[in-house]
Order: sequence, then C-alpha cells, then structure tokens
Amino acid sequence: MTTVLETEDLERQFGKLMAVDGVSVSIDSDDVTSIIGPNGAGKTTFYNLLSGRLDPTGGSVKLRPRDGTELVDVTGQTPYEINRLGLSRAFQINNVFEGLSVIDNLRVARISRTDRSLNLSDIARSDPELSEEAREIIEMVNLEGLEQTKCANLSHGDKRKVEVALALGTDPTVVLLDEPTAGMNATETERMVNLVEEINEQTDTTFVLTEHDMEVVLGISDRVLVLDNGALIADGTPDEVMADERVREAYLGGEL
Ligand SMILES: Nc1ncnc2c1ncn2[C@@H]1O[C@H](COP(=O)(O)OP(=O)(O)OP(=O)(O)O)[C@@H](O)[C@H]1O
Repeated sequence: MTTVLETEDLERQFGKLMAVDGVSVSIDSDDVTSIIGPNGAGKTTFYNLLSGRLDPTGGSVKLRPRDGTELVDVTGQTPYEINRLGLSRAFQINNVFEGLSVIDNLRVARISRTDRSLNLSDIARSDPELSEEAREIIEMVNLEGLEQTKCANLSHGDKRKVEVALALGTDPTVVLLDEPTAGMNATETERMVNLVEEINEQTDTTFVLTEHDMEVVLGISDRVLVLDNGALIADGTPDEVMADERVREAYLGGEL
C-alpha cells in the first residue's frame, strides 16, 4: 500500500461560500478511487485544487512524484509543475488534436516528457523512440489498428481512449478522470471501466475519477469519497458508502 496523493484540511473559499471545506484524504496506489456528490458539492473545485488550476485558501496537497518515494508538497504550484511531477488530468485539460492521427497525438504527448521543443520535426514519423513509446501506450488502451486514423474520424468511445492515452503519455503517478464514461453507450462504458481497472492494476498509474453514473461508480471503485457542501461526509468501499445514512440523505435525497 502506497500513498500517491494526500490532502490535509484542504480548503477553498469563494467569497462566503466554502466550496471545499477542510478535506483530508490519502489516496492509495492499489485503489481506483471515485469522488461523488450532488451538483455543487465541490468535486470540480477539489480537482482544480489537486491539479493546481486553483490555489487553496487553506490546507495542503502532497503528491508522490514519478521518480520519488516520498510525498512532496505541491500546494500552490502551477498545473505545469504539478503535471511534470506526476499528476495528469484527462478530459478537461487534455484535448485530442482532431486533425492528427492517433499516433501523432501520442507522439506530441511524449514530447512533453522530453526537453525537446515542440516542433513538427519532433513528431516526424521517422523518430523511432517517440514512435515506440507512442505505440506502447496505444497498445495499453487497446487502440491497436487505429494508429493512423485521424482523431476526428474516431467513435466517441475511442476518442476518449485517446484522451486517457494522452494523460498516460506523461508517465503520471496519478490520473484524474472527469466523468470518463459521459456520453458513452453501454458497450463503450464497459470497455472504459475494464480499461481503467486493468491499467490501475497493471501499471504504476493510479486513477481517481468523478462520475455521475452510480452503476459505473459501484462497478469500478475500490473506494468512494463523498463530498457534500464541500465537506467529506463519507469515505469507504462502495458498499460501506451506499449503506451510509448521511450519504443516502445528502446524495440522492434518500433514493439510493
Ligand atoms: N469560480 C467560482 N466562483 C464562485 N463560486 C464558485 C466558483 N467555482 C465554483 N463555485 C461554487 O462552488 C461550489 C462547488 O462547485 P463545484 O463546481 O466544485 O461543484 P461540483 O461538485 O463539481 O458540481 P457539478 O457536479 O454540478 O459539476 C458551487 O456552489 C459553485 O457555485
């Protein structure tokens, strides 16, 4: 069991509103962790604090860096610095380049891990190192055979796989996923759930996700964190959290 991400009394105030209210959690590398809560509970703000898009008004965020064994304090660092250290966010920051093929998108993501500047010669097809790394990630997300397809021509489910692949392209210790199955049909949803579980298990990457679809949350999560009015009101296995009276009341007005 390894802690990859930790918050202590994390807080973000907007005027009088406490959008994230003293949240302390440790995320374990073995778990797929989901963050749920009603609309306005503070999930997006919490993600923005973790990824550096917002500065906290109190508390701290610590991250296990890609090549390190100790957690480092990343409170107040920029999204770029936090990403370089090992936290990657998919779906809101990363955008697939629609006009590029799957493999060229991945080559671009890999360049961000090198000290090379981003120019067209860097994504030239003759660069064997970038191509090999890009192919490994394409294989990891089961997109073999679609390497040369322009992203604009992919199905919705496959495009989202490219987004996961781009997040993985920076060799992250933690990937934050925003609603990974939004807009997917049942088959695509099942594939995405399996993909996240497999990668979480087989690699050093740990997934944390927000998700509105409760079936997905219950199916995918080892651990569920519940926010309500900015506060952490429950933290446990899906069964524990669903049995929690406070969660039933707060989250779905007792309908769970
Ligand atoms: N930049 C901001 N300025 C003022 N208030 C904000 C700002 N961002 C968020 N809020 C408020 O903070 C609270 C938490 O919002 P947040 O978007 O984090 O919730 P959420 O759980 O992600 O909601 P949803 O599920 O609807 O996306 C809400 O009351 C929201 O109106």
